[in-house]
Amino acid sequence: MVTLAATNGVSVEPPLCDDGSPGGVSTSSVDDALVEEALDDADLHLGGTKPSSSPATTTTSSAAAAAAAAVAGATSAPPPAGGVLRREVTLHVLETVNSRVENIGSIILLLRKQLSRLKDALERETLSRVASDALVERHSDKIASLRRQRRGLRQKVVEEAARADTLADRISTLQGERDRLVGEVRAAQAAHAASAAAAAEAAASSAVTAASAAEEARAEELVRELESTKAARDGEVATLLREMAAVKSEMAADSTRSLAAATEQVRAVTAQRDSAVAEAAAAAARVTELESDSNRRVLQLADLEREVRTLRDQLGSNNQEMTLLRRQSLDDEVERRRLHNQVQELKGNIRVYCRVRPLLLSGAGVGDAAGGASEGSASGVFRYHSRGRGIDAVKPGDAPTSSATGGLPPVGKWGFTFDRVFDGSATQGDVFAEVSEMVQSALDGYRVCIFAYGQSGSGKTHTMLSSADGGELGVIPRAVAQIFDHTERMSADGWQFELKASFMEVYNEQVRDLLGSAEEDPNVKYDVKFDAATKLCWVTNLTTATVNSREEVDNVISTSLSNRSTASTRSNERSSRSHCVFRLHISGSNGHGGKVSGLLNLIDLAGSERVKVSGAAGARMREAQAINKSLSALGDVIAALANKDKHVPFRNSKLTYFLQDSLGGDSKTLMFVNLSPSSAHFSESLCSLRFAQKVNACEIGRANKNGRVSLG
Ligand SMILES: Nc1ncnc2c1ncn2[C@@H]1O[C@H](COP(=O)(O)OP(=O)(O)OP(=O)(O)O)[C@@H](O)[C@H]1O
Repeated sequence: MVTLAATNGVSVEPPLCDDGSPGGVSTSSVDDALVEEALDDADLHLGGTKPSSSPATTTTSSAAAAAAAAVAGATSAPPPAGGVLRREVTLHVLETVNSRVENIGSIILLLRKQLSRLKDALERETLSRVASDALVERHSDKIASLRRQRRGLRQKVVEEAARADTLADRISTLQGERDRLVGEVRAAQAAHAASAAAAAEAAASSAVTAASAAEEARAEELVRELESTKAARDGEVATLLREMAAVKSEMAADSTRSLAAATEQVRAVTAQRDSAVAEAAAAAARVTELESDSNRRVLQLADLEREVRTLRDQLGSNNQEMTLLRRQSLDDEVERRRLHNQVQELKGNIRVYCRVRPLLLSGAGVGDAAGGASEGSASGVFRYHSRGRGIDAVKPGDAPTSSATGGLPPVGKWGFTFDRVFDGSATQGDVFAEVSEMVQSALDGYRVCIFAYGQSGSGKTHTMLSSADGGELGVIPRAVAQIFDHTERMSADGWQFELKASFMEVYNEQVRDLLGSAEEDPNVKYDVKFDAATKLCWVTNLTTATVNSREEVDNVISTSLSNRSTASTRSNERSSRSHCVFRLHISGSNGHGGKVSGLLNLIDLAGSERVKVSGAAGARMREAQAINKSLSALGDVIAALANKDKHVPFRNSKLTYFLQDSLGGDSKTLMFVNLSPSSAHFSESLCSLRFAQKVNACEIGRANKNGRVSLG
């Protein structure tokens, strides 16, 4: 709270505004009262009409009235007495003028003090506004407006100061005038003294009277002049007071407005601050919540990290175990392959399986080459023994002495032993179970050749590919399935395999690409080549397809079969007239230096037939001759191998030349000899059995694995 010191020494507390700031208007009111009081005093001293309760002023007024009465009385008194009175009146007037001048001086002082207070108030206002400015500094527009107002007020103060200066100047002029009047009065006194002396000395009353009258007139003129000056001063003072009141009122209004605006701004700022504080509190709460959440998560993370470490440790030990197991698995695999190969070698590197198909119902697609009788009427020419390894071919005679000959007496019996003999009841699955070992050998890196030999209609295609309706899958699709099963299993141990398939046929001693276009380009030559370095056979221009799935292999097979040459013969309406060779190159690596490269040949040979028996003629006869020639070449090759001849006539046919990499010493060979159970085909069957026996007698040599396995 600001305390203002009034001129009378009493402390005056200015009233407070709404916001508690000091009220500049009230301070001014106090000053106004003081000025009024001073002016009243001046009026009284100047003989104004304003009533006053001050005893001093009453006294002064009474004295003035007495003086006036004395003056009035002096006019009728004798000249010497009237001159004294006039002098007294004149002196009193002069004193009054002095007093008035002094009062005006005190008024000026008061005005100056008031101005000084106004300046102080303005300073305080300025300070208050500076404080407001700090609060509302973000409201620059308003601040600028306040600053403009402050500049206006300052300007007004300057103007008021100039006005005060003007008043001071006028006062100074009045003082000059007063001095001049005092001088005149003194002169008049001197003159009066002189005239009194003259009157005393000369006693010329008329001259004294005239001089007194002139002095009186002069005094009255001075009084009028002073009154006029006073009236003018009064008007000026009133004007000044009005202006000051207007300025004060304007300043008060400005101050009120500014304070109201500042208050409003303070409220707005306070509201903003409160809102910001609320937001900060909410943010702090959120931060606290987030911190607690973060702490919770940190704990969770720590738990998870511990868990991860545990799992990693576990994984590390599992990996070690896995490595050991993998190493062991590879060792086991190596051992398995070694044992498997040992077994295969013990069984022989060339094996012959004999398969007798069942009797076919009439109309099943195979006619009776012997003379049109159905197969059912002359079946049962084979007897099986030696626990699935022996077969006797019994030629039916005229006397019904043996059930094995279907009631006909045997006129001859030939016994054969093979690695396996399947009678007509054996299923495709039974047969493949005995074949899968050979397929496994190919996966283990050996060259494997599996072919089906037999007369036309004996079941070679059935055995190698499928039944006529495709429902019973034979060796080729089952071998493919086994290979993909194996490669998928081995991929778990890091093995990657690449399989490349080709499908070709040898028809009339010509190689044809079954995977190529059905419309053959006669200019494309398919020549069988032998690579001495790899000891592999290959055919120029032959299509080789990389297969990644069973489906792709199925496509290869179905495309090839649709291109395969088929023609109807009397022996087999769906007779295959060509040697059909499906070859699969198997390459595998395990990324640790372990590699394996195997070769699997699956061959469906063309049906052998005796031309005289089959009744082939023309083109069919030439086909049969070509087939028989190549089969004979195959027999010769096998015989040469069996005899360990230095020269093996592989080149005698395209078939043997191509199969030399699978019939040589480094390969494993399995031959199916397919037989028809029909007595009508007995002679053909016997021929096939004899051929198979020759093959079975071959010791082709110890097979070598074309691959190696290591843990890298
Ligand atoms: N084990 C079997 N079980 C049932 N049917 C068979 C069996 N073997 C062959 N057949 C049927 O005998 C018929 C002749 O078989 P397949 O065509 O396989 O003889 P092939 O020896 O291939 O004849 P070709 O040499 O003339 O081609 C077909 O109808 C076939 O389905």
